[in-house]
Amino acid sequence: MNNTKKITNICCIGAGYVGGPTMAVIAQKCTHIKVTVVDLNKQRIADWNDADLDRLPIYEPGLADVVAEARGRNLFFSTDVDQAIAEAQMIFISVNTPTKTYGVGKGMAADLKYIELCARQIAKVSKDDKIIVEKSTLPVRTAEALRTILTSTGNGVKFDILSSPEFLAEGTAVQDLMNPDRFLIGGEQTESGEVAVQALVDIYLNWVPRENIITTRVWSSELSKLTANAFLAQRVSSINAISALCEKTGADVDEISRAIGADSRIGAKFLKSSVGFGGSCFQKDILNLVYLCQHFNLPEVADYWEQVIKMNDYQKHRFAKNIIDSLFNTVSGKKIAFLGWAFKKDTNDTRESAAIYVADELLQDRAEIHIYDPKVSKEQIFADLCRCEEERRDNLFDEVAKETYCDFLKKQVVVHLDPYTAMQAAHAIAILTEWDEFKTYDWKKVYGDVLKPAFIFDGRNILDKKQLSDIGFEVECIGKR
Ligand SMILES: NC(=O)C1=CN([C@@H]2O[C@H](COP(=O)(O)OP(=O)(O)OC[C@H]3O[C@@H](n4cnc5c(N)ncnc54)[C@H](O)[C@@H]3O)[C@@H](O)[C@H]2O)C=CC1
Ligand SMILES: O=C(O)[C@H]1O[C@H](OP(=O)(O)OP(=O)(O)OC[C@H]2O[C@@H](n3ccc(=O)[nH]c3=O)[C@H](O)[C@@H]2O)[C@H](O)[C@@H](O)[C@@H]1O
Repeated sequence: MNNTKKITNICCIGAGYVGGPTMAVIAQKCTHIKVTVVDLNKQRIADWNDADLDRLPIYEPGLADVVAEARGRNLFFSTDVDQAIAEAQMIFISVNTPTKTYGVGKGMAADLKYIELCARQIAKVSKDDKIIVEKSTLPVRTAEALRTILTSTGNGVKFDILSSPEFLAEGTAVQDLMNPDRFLIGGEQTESGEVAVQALVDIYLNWVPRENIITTRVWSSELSKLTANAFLAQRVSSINAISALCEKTGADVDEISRAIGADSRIGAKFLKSSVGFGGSCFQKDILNLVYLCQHFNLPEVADYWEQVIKMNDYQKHRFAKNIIDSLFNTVSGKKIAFLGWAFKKDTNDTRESAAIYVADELLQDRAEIHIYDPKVSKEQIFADLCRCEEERRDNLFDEVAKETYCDFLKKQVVVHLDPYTAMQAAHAIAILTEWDEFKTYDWKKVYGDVLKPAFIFDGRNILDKKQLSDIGFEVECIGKR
């Protein structure tokens, strides 16, 4: 058997936050490979093909340049899923794997329906042998289910399944892909499994040193991804737990992060206390891990990881409650300015953003919320708030309820294109995302324009507390008195 397989044509199913940037970087680094990214979402593909690079469907620093270089040369975005599958030697599956919202495992397990649909489509269309790469984050042993579906047609086509989870973080996706701490590949320890692993190693080798490419068994690779996210989120919840104790005792959480982070066994990263972690993955992946532990009858392990989420919910709630408490126990009819809506800076992604939950809690107390975010659209903000209510009401959220809630939101929520108008005449300002531009505002001017006492709740500890206090603001930070 020939123990090398040279790949010249790959396809990626799913043109989202992972599929788009990952494939753009592969195409940029491997000019000898034709890369086609496909999606069922026509608008998304049209946006990826937009001549105006400011209109790409996702915002990531540096991404537009990579797309500009490779698109039309060896990088293509298309809705013709079947053709791309048929032509490719290697197919990356990068579709969404959200938490299930129905039936068995509701609210915990990963919903694998999109993965299953991909597998069925690949099985139907493929006429020659293919390597399938799990890029999406999946529960351990998903490759087994994929194999069952892929081989069910009995047409003799052979599939090798690899797991190569993605570790990029939004906002730094391009940088993370160009200089990854590691790429991970899980493969089967069979002759053809090893050939498949080598084929993917060879692609990554175009720009990543061999020592940064880790190869493991398939199950280890699948579970490493959930474990990595659980560990990262656990660090944030751990420091956030300490922030609550700091506020009671007068210790300063940023000083603690510095002090403990200097210990090389702990390390300095992911110790920034905040209003709570967000993003599409931390919560969903931990819930998935908890579900797996319950499934395998490991309740103590499940409870251990679930606590990371509970602490995060507590942190978001604590922040909202502090705003209400400080504003004399009600925010009804009061104008609260939100700076930031994205779940972190340098992205337009708002999935699971702490801002949504804090706003929702304040809206329950009938606050008027005025929002400014440099990258998030008004439509997105309203959709996020509507979804939040939908989740709370579960199946009671019919069309009438939806319309009533939309009317309520239209009255209570205003999205601004200018931060100063968002803050004008506000009873309080809340920082929800750590966008750098917030540090550069003319805070003296803002002070002149807001109601007194002038409250600022800094959910990211990014503003200069002393400078703001000297201007006259009442400043509340996370984990500081
Ligand atoms: N967002 C992130 O930063 C990271 C995400 N991940 C994981 O990567 C996976 C994808 O995440 P995102 O890119 O954020 O999701 P996304 O929702 O941005 O993109 C997924 C895309 O797949 C498309 N899709 C779904 N089913 C399809 C089908 N049958 N055929 C064609 N297209 C289909 C959807 O239309 C959507 O555009 C998830 O498993 C996630 O956990 C992993 C690392 C980082
Ligand atoms: O699987 C995924 O989707 C990705 O999830 C995270 O990436 P991401 O969610 O894009 O962004 P992070 O930088 O991890 O931030 C997540 C959340 O934690 C918060 N955070 C992060 C770090 C910190 O010290 N404090 C803190 O509050 C951020 O503000 C943000 O809300 C992981 O960092 C990636 O490795 C992983 O690939």
